[in-house]
Parts: sequence; C-alpha cells; structure tokens
Amino acid sequence: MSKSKDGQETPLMKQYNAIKAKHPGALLLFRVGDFYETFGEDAVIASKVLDIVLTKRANGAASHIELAGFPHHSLDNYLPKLVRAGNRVAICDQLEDPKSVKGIVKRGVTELVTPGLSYNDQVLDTRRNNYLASIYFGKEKHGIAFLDVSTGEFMCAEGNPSYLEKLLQSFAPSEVIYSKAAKKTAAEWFKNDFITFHCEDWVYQYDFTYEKLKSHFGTANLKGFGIEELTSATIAAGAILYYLEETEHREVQHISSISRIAEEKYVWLDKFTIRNLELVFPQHEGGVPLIQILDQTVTPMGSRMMKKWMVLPLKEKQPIEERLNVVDFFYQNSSLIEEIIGNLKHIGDLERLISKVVVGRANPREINQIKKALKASLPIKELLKNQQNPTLKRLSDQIHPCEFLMEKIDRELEEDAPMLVHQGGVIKDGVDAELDEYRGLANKGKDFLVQIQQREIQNTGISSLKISFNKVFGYYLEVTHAHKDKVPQEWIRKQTLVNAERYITPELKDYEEKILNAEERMIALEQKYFQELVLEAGQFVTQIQQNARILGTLDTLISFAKVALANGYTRPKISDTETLEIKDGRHPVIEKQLPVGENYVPNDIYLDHDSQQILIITGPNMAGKSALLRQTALIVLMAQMGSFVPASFARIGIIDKVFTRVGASDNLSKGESTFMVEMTETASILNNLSDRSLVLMDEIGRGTSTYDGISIAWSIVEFLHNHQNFKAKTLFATHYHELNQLATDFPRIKNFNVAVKEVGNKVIFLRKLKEGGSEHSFGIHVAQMAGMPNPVVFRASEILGHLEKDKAVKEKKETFKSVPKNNFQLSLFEMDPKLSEAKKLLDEVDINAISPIEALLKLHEIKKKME
Ligand SMILES: Nc1ncnc2c1ncn2[C@@H]1O[C@H](COP(=O)(O)OP(=O)(O)OP(=O)(O)O)[C@@H](O)[C@H]1O
Repeated sequence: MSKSKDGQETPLMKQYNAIKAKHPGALLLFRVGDFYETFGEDAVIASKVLDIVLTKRANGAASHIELAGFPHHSLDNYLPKLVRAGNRVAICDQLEDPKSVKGIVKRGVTELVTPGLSYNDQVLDTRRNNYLASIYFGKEKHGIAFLDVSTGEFMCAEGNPSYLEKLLQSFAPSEVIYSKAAKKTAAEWFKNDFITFHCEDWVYQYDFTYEKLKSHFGTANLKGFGIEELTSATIAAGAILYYLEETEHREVQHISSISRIAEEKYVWLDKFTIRNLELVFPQHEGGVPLIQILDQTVTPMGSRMMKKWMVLPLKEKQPIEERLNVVDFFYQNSSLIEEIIGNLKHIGDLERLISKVVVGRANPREINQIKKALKASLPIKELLKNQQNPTLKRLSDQIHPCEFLMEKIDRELEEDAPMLVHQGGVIKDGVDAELDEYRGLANKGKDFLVQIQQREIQNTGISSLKISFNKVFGYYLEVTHAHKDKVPQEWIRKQTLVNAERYITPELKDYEEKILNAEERMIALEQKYFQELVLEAGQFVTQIQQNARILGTLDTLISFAKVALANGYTRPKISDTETLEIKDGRHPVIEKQLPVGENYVPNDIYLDHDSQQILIITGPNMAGKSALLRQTALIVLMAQMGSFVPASFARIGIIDKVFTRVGASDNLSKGESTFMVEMTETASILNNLSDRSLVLMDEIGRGTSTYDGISIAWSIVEFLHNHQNFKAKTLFATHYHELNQLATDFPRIKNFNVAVKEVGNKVIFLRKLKEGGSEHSFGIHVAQMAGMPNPVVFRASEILGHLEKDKAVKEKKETFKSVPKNNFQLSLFEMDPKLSEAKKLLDEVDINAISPIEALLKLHEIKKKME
C-alpha cells in the first residue's frame, strides 16, 4: 500500500505524507475505509498505548513501515487513551463519500485533540475543569490565559513570575502553550510538570493577538472585558484563539467573554502554600486534600466552582459576607437543602452540554438532558424566590427558564430518543405531517410484511417461514431445507445457507421499495428537525451558561452548609481589624482521619498587631506543631472562601497573603528541596510581606547545622518583628528552644509550646497549645517510640548529656571533645539489662555437654527473660 510495485509512493501514501507534514508533533489517525490507521512512529506509539497489534508493511525494496489501526467506531474508546497518554492527536477523515468518487478520496484533518483541548467525555473529568494555558514571557510583565474549551470559560492575567507560577499551580492546566523563542525559559519553568507546546513567534505579538480577540468577540476594543490595558495578558489570550484555529476548533461561539483574574480581589497564596496546605491536590500519594472534605456538591458545575473558590479565596469583606449569609441561611433552614439538592441532581453537566450544542456535537439524548436540566431549574427558581435572603432572591431572578426552548424540545423530541439521529425515532409524531406520513408508510409497510408472512404460512403450510432483512438482498423469505419442496414455483431463490434457503418475490420487492423509501425520507426529515432544535438551543447559549453558573454557585454554597452541619463548624466573624482569634480550632482534614476513639484536640490561636504578632511554637517532633500551623491557615482561608470553619469561635481580621515555608528536610524525600531553595523561598516571603499577611514558618533553618539554623531562624523572626511597614502575623514552629529567648527581647513575640507529658521514660502527646517555651527537644523519646533499638536510644541520651554540658565548654572556644568515644559492639550488651542477662545465661551453657531437650528449655528461659 505504501509504495507501488515500481517503488513509487502510492497516491494514498502521498496524501498521508502531505497531511502528516502539516501537523508536526501530532499523532495522525488516518481514516481508510472503516479503519483509522497509524503509520511509522505513530503506529509504534499507538500500538503501545492502545495495546493493538503492530504490523509491518513492505515499503519499497528494502524497507518497511509500521502500521497499526482500529475500527472507526472504536474512536471514542481509543482517542481518550491516546490523549491521556499526553499525545496530540490529529483526526484525519474522508471528506467525500468513497462510493461517489473515482480514484483517491479527499481527506483532511477535522480535529486536533490535545490534552488541553477536548470535548470528549472520556477525556474530561466532570468534576474538574480542563484548562489550556498560554504564557507570554514579556520583558516587563508576563501574561497568562486559561481556556476551558469544554465550558467556554476564558480568563487572563498578568504579573511577575511568582504570580504566574501561583496561577499555574492553582488552575493545573492540562497543557501549556508558549512562543518558540521562549523555549529555554519555558523548559526551566515547566520542567516536567506540564504538557507543553510551542507556537511560532509571530503568534505572540500584540497587534495580531489584540485583533484576534476583537474579531472573535465582535467588539471595537477590549475595554468591556477590563483587559484593554493588559498588554501581556492580551498576547497570551489571543494566542489561545489562534491555537484553536490551528487545531481545527472553529465553532467556538460559546467562548462568549473573557475575564481578568483580578489579583486585588483574591488572597495571595504562594505556590508553596497551595501545595503545602493541600487545598485541592494531595502533596503525597494517598494524602487527603481539603477539597475532599468540603466538596459535597452534586453537579459538575458546583464541583468545578468549588475548586476555583478554594484556590481564589476572597479578601473583600462584602462578598465574603454575602456567601456566608447564604451558607448560614441553609445552615438554619436545613430542610431546604435536601429539597434543592433533589432538583440539582437532575441538572447534569449543563455547562458542557451547551458547549457541545455550539460546536455541533450534541446528540438527541444530550438535547433531552438540557430540557431536563431546564425543567429541574424551575422549582429551584421558585424555591429561592420565596426565601428571606437577598442573594437567593437575586440568584432566582437570574435563572432563565428558557421556556421557549424547553417547550420546543418537549414538543418535538422523543423522550427516549437514541444517541444517534440516523437510528430514527428521534422526532415525535405530530411535529410534521410529511414525517408522520413516511413513518406511517414505513410502519404500515412492516405491518403488511407481517401479513404477507402470515398469508404465505397458510398458503404453503410452512409454519417456520419468516420474512427477514439484510443489506444485500433487502427483504426475503426464509425456508428451512426440510420444507424446501413446499415453496411455490414463482418465488425466486437468492441464497442457499447450510440449513435454509432464501427467496424473494416481486410483491416483497415492491413493498421493500416503499418501506425503504419511506424510511430514508423519514430519517432525512428527523435529521432536519433535530438540526433545527440544536440551532434553536444554540440561541440560548448565554442564558444557559448563566444558569449553569448560578446553579453551580448554589450547589457550592449548599455544600458548605451541609459540611458545616455534618462536622460541627461555626460561622466565622469577618472583621476589618487586624485581629485573628480562633477558639477551639481544629484541622478539618486530620480530625476526620483519626482512628476511632481518638478525638482531635482543639486549640486556640490569637494574633494581632499590638501584643501578639509572632508566636514561637516549640514542642517535640510529632507534638502537633505543623498541624496547628496548617489548621490556622486553613481556617482563615475557609472563612474567606465563604465557608463555616472548624472552631467554636473565629474572628478573622481579613488576611490578604498567606505564605508558608517548611524547613528543607521535610521535603527531602521529594529530592527537590535543598537548603538553598529553602532560603530563596524564605527570602521571597520576606520581600513580599504585607500588613495583613499570615506567615507560617515550620522548622525554618533545619536544613543546615544547628548553629547556622538557629541564627538564621533568629534573624528571620527579628526581621518580621521589626519590619518598618508591616506587622505580618506569624506562627513560627521550631525545635530550637533557644529561640524562646526572643520573647524576652521583643514585645510582640510570645512563646507557646505544644504540651507533652513525660511519664517514666515515655512521652504522652497532649496536643494542647500552652503559653510559655519548652526546655528541651524530645527527639530521643520519639526515636524510642518509633522502635529504635534500645542501645541507640541510650547512646543518644548519653551524647546529648555531654553535648549540653559542652555548650558551656564551647563558649570558651573548645570543641565537643568531652563526648566519650563509644565501642558499639561491646556496649550493646552492657547498655540493655535484658540483653546482658541473656548473655549471662548463654555464657553458662556448655555446648558440648547439653542435651537437645536441655537446649530447648534454656532457649525458653532466655526468651522469657527477654519479654
Ligand atoms: N490537635 C491534635 N489532636 C489530635 N491529633 C493531632 C493533633 N495535632 C496533631 N495530631 C496528630 O499528630 C501527628 C503529628 O503532628 P504534626 O506533624 O503536626 O507534628 P509536628 O510537631 O509538626 O512534628 P514534626 O516536628 O516531626 O514535623 C499528626 O499527623 C496528627 O495525626
């Protein structure tokens, strides 16, 4: 097939190569007859990813080409697998009916599916947005844009690298595009975190992209979207529109607007904070992110909205209060929750369905689902209208019932219409007289066939005679060989099977023509009416998109109320003061994971600008310091998302930035955090502080030697306290009890410790935060708890004792020479009394004299001693 006998490239292969050359970097699915074929490298990848057979075809004299294909009807099954494996897939279809063409069929790429651009239900996760991001690396500012083509959501922003990195982390796009010239920067930025693609440099030009956006939205400028002045964001966003065209996504009217991600509206979370607080994604496999606790939504829109709210907590009091008022309302009127949820459950993925309508991919079932969703939104609209809550009333007003569309679908589309229009049974009776007539004819014709069958059974006496249909002969009469002799002469034999014969008659053919004609016309008319319905639905894009947004918002707020009721959360008080006051705060995730019978120990936190700006929190490993730090940030963020919080009381003086830094060694397992990184990131915190920042520092300085670490930690705390402009509220967890000294020197630094109790040589964790510093670290006790061999534990205690003594010595510039050398082998027995007793018993044994039974008894004795 690849080359003709004379070694020339076949016309088909020529066509393939030409199309392939137009889409470099894409895996080409090339439609040949009923198959999608892949060749060469593509075939190798496809066979591996899809687990399909790889064959080789001769390709001229000495070479061959790999080939792998699958039936065209399996596309929906195989395409998502290829895309999820990170491939860009170009689908090349036959653009003409092969029957009506002589020679080679015209072919062309009808869609280029990339990880970031897909409508396919199998590729998409209903509970997550599927964003394509575009980044413009500018001289002054970088620009970024996000598009979810499956919902039509389009956003952009610009700023410094750390802002963009934070947005990338928050929205976790499935694919990132950028300009070729920025290849090197992009490689440094993205490492292997994202699937990327680069466009030609001329795409990332201001004039071109500005025009692209204007012509897409049909506006004279971009002022209405609030992005006129954002040059870098415009470039990034316009490049996305270009990329859509490049990938044959031309029906994109559902992208009806672009919004600016308003930095000033949302809390600044640095990328480390998003990861460390595990808001949406777990940090490690098996971890539980906060969203898993808070997301009880029942619609895909709600779930996607919740994720957005989590990474973009608000920092303006009024919109936070508005959300809290609604949550409070449902909290107080919990009987409404189930009623509304009952209706929300019928909404489905309205947002993605309407996108499919626009791009011409909606099938009859999906149009029916739009009707169901619109129907279910009516009782919700009614319910909300009657409540004593202004926000709910407003939401009710904004739900558009789209009655005209709903009624039209109801009137015209069969309730149980099939997925595919050409299967028939899509349009209801009574919509069109001609359609009804054809349908009647087709059905009547079929009734008549039954009558013929009955008549012929009687006439011939062949009781098993039946009339069937196949594509080759049309309708035929089938008679088993046993009855062959009874067949009338005028029947025309068409086919002989192993145990039956098939016949046709002129009468049968006559009806066949009538039936087939009628069916063909019936389907053509059904298709026409269905297309009209889809077009009509397309007229309601804006209203339906708005409905989807409102129902998603409602779903999210109800989810907050549900979770608050189930977990005993309270409404936070949002204040303009600088005070952060939490009573009986809990960690929303850890409290759900404790073993049965164990209760989470609640703790209070108080921070302000006057007397308690910085808390130095000491305590042994495992005491609960990290949990306390994280729960404080989570409570603040939950409150500013509009959720109730796990505490008996919370007054939240609005926070505008949350910074988190965890000491290097906590991250060593990921192999990415060195002391240098720790210090760079800490520096970036200190350079970006604000008066309303919340800073969480967990074991900063532990990535270096003790004295280095203490000194660095010490000076960071001093810096935070003495900053000229900002009093950033800070929780500083540390092993270095030496830092307790700071509280005596600075008025707004206070010492706290997470309490533990020592009983004998054991440590009991009380998990309670108490005022005051702690005397020493408890690392050695924790080592013991972790099952460290006793000799190691004893030896560590001994060394610690000497080192502590040494500190005094050190001040006189001496070294740690007082720590005595240890002979580990010898001391093993000496240091553990049980072991030394066992040794004594063993020494007493004379191996040459002991009988097997005595040996067993001795062993038993030794074992007992060791228990
Ligand atoms: N208030 C609490 N109530 C009940 N259990 C808690 C509480 N705080 C923490 N824990 C439990 O203790 C474990 C250890 O807590 P955490 O990691 O916060 O300790 P840490 O003091 O930061 O230790 P390290 O210094 O080793 O990081 C947590 O995983 C959690 O299961």
